Amino acid sequence: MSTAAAEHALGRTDAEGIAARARGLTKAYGTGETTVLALDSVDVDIARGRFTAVMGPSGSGKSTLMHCLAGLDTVSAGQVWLGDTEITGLKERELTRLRRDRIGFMFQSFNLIPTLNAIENITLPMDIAGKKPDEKWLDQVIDTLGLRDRLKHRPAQLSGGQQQRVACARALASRPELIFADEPTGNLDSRAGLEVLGFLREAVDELGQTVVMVTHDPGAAAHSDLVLFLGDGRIVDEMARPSAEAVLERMKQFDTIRGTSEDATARDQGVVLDKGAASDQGTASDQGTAPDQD
Ligand SMILES: Nc1ncnc2c1ncn2[C@@H]1O[C@H](COP(=O)(O)OP(=O)(O)OP(=O)(O)O)[C@@H](O)[C@H]1O
Repeated sequence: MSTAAAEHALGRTDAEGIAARARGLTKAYGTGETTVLALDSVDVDIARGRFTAVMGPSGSGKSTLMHCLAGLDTVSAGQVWLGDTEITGLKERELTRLRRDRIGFMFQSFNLIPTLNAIENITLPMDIAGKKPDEKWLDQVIDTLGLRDRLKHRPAQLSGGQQQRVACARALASRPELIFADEPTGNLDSRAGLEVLGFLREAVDELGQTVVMVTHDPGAAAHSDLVLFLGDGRIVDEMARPSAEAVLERMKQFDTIRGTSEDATARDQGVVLDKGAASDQGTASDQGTAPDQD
């Protein structure tokens, strides 16, 4: 299924308002009988200046989608654009430059260099690229993230939340077209996690950045403008202006479907499921969709 935004933009060559786009994006791992279809002909548009969250059950293709959109992984079929640039088909060297110059990354493990202080970590990608930071922009990023009095500290002298703020500043420093954040709050306690989500929100609202965040946490997704739900390598739903409760409810439907299909498979195979265990996991039996009620 394509997203509403994707349908709206289909056929347009003008990428105004679209930070990244995929059409028919397909990614298979392995060959022959062991092939896993991680992404199955995905059409998606990532709106510029918006905060998009990607959710879905484990193995639904969230990381693969992010990696393919960011040019970190090759695609099996389909096309991906960053702005007006089609990245599918670019050579590795061109991809490396494109990622360095136009994309910011934040990961669950902050990936800071322990021997460098905060400001050195923040400007490292630009130093490697031989680029001079835009000082005015950098100042704005540092102040927005509240890092002014931490710039000379090394990662080990910072809390987890402060380290992730440094990672956030590093992602923002070159004013990239798009920031990809993979579970950016996964290693943080809830207070520090909330802080980082607040900063990502500010990066979008006040600095005009575009953020795509993969998360398992409905509370984190609630900070976004739009949640894309992946199921079995396809975008199966989307939710604008999400609340944590609504996202949680939508995620529960995946459990229901999974539980129902597990029940069906078990029934086909003449297996009696342990209903106690199933209801512990919030699957079909406590949703009123156990096989004997079908
Ligand atoms: N390098 C790989 N080789 C083989 N299979 C892979 C590889 N990477 C991912 N997969 C498979 O592709 C599918 C999608 O994986 P992906 O990591 O994108 O899912 P995800 O939604 O990010 O999962 P999670 O929430 O558990 O991180 C899974 O079935 C996974 O096992």
